[in-house]
Amino acid sequence: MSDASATPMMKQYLAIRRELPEDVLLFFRLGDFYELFFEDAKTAAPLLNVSLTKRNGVPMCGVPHHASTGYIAKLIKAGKRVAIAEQTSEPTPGKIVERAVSQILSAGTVNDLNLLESNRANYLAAVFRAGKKLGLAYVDLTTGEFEVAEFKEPVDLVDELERIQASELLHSDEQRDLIEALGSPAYALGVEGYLFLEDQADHALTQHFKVKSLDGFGCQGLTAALCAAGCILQYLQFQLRRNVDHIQRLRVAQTSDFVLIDAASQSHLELVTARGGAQHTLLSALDRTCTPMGGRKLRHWVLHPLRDLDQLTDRQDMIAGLLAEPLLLGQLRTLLKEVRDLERTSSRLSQGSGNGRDLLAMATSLEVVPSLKMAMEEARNSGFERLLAHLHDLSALAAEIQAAIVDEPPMQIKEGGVFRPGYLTELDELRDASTLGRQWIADLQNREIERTGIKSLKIKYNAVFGYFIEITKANVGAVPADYHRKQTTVNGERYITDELKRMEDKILGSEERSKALEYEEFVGLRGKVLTHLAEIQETAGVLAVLDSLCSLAETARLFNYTRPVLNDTRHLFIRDGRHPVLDQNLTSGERFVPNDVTLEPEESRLILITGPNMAGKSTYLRQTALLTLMAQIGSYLPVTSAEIGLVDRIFTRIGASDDLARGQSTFMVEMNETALILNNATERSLVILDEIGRGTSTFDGLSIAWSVAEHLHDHIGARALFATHYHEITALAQSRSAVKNYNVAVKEWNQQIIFLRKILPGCAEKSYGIQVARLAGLPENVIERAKEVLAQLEAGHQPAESVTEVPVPTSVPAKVKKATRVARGEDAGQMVLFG
Ligand SMILES: Nc1ncnc2c1ncn2[C@@H]1O[C@H](COP(=O)(O)OP(=O)(O)OP(=O)(O)O)[C@@H](O)[C@H]1O
Repeated sequence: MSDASATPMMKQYLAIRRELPEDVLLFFRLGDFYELFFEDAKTAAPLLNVSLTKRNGVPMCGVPHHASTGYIAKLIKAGKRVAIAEQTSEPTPGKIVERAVSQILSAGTVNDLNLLESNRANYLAAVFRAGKKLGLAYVDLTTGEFEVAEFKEPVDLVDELERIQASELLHSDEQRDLIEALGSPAYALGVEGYLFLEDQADHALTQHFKVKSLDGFGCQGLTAALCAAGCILQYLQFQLRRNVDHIQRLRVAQTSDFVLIDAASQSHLELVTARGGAQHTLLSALDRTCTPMGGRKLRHWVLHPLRDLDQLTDRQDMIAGLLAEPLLLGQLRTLLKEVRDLERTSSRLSQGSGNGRDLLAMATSLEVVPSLKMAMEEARNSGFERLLAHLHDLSALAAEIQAAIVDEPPMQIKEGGVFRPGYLTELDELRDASTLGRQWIADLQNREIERTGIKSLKIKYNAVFGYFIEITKANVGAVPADYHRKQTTVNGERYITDELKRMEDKILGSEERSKALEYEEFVGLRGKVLTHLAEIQETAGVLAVLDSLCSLAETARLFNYTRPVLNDTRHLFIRDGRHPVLDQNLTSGERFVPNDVTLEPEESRLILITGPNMAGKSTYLRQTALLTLMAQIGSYLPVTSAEIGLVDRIFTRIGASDDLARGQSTFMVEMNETALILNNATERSLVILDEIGRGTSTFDGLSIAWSVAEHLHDHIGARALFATHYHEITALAQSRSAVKNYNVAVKEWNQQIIFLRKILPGCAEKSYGIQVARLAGLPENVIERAKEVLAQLEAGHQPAESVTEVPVPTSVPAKVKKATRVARGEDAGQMVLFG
């Protein structure tokens, strides 16, 4: 549509639309609706499941303003960005209402609780390459957390991205190759390269944090990361028009502080996502947090295990303190349950999108703090002192909010009804005026019924005419002379009187004034609350940590966990270890069989585990990795005792991975993961290898597995567990001092196997693959034939033809029976002898 032929409203629409990036869908406010036009309407209508219509040839669709959140959520979930153009002036006759984009919403920047998962952070990230460095910055706009990090290798950046699981990833249009090297994630979004310019980024960041240089944040020399951070800030402020005042700090993420867990291992170990559903993750086994903030913090801990002994000992000490006082633990958890999402409510308020409910949620949370503080002060837990120092008593502020805001405030902040009666004299007077006015109108109705004798006379109100007197057709004749007719309807006539109009002005005037006054008051109270933003954020941070610690303590209490000894040795001793997730998910009657692990540098740094399929090898490997990881988040363990020399990285190579979808073969994925391990593991790492070399020919596979095991033992010296079906490899234990063989015990009974789930020294004698295949339901004739082939192979012969008579199942259809007979030569009347 050309602007010249467009209506003034459409001209305004086109002007606003032109200023927006093409992919953004514009929600254009028209009265009580948000309308979308042209291509936006065509894209959005099917996603929103609303009808696409046409007005003057222009495709359009719309959603009611009051229900817009749900619709916007649908679009964001579908990966779209949405711009909201609001009316910015009051409607006046003959003049077009002004409109402007108030904000743009995207997956990485939503702040509506309906769109967010409460137990995980929602990150907007940006990546940038400067020289040989790869910079990453990410912000959680809902909490104000803002971090940067730098990497040398794309693979390390991929691991970190996997860990933070950003919803939106910005990159420079000029660095498409970088995003390709990261696997072109679906949530990536190219933006103009100038947003990443070094000078501009530096300017944006120093201005925002009101500092001369960013060195104070520990950012010296992190050019690539700062360019990414600068892009994020400018993208938020200028492209999405968001308020970023609550982002008060920039932190350099020290990846060397954490145990590195590559993307594949994060998924193999099912830390926060699992194929079988959320209840099978390590996080769900540990998560007994009471607040959304605690939930997010614990998730962060699980994905960022620590390498620092002191920090871990601190966490362990605090858990010990909680376990020593179970009543206190219970009390703290009860109090924490009262705490709401302080981080997200405060950031919504500071971005101007919060309402009365947010203030109330904040007050409810802050009110709990004094009791929590008191309980913590009384505890004998020495570790609490540092937490207490950052827990602020803001109960006076909470009381002020409680005294002001009604118990169930409305969603809107401009429609009144937010403040309690008695809070503000002027507001009470205005409200009284409007209540009295309404009473006056009710009285007037009675008076007029009496005066006119029309029993059905009613005084009504609508937004177009205001108050009016409605008279049915039959009674129109009895209407007094001072009634002025305003409108004729199907059923009768509508009138006004001078007296009614005068009162209407008073009522409506006082309602308008009271709404305006309430809004003004709300903004004032919000401003006051926000002057305490830093204290609120700090308090929220402490509550998150306390909640996570309580969650770990509660889990330890419920499942009888033990405190592991942590140190800087290269030991990994576990007595009676249980798989933390399986242990909690067993159905009644099942029992998890505990197992030991002995790994140390001199005599047992590489453990080879053989044993039948299904015996429990994988479980044992994962369990060892998970217990180590749990120890390094400070948790107690499902063991009778454990000593864990802290690891720097945990590598796993387990089963087929999702990369198959990206077109890589099983074998290729397996080899990529193995290469990553051999190239990066150190003597402080823990390596878990489950069946290397399966996806290729037996001899190739065996040779690769063999040399990988040798390399791990001879050159890397990491603590390693290696499960394999290649029994030949167990010979390594004879030539290598620190290789030890273990097997998973089974009992053979009546040609069946019974799994004992116990890990014992020595190597397995057989694979029992055929017995397991029978358990899986392979047809009996196939099983019998497999046994024959196996016997011949083991004797060093080529498998000969079958000697067994193949029974024909009675239930097979005639056609199949015939085919079987033909195969056996029966139809030809011959007796076929095999072998
Ligand atoms: N210690 C244990 N106690 C109780 N049940 C266990 C134990 N270890 C394993 N299991 C159960 O046994 C099943 C098989 O275990 P797992 O997958 O570890 O076997 P596997 O030896 O790795 O088999 P494969 O060689 O076929 O991959 C699992 O479903 C698990 O629930």
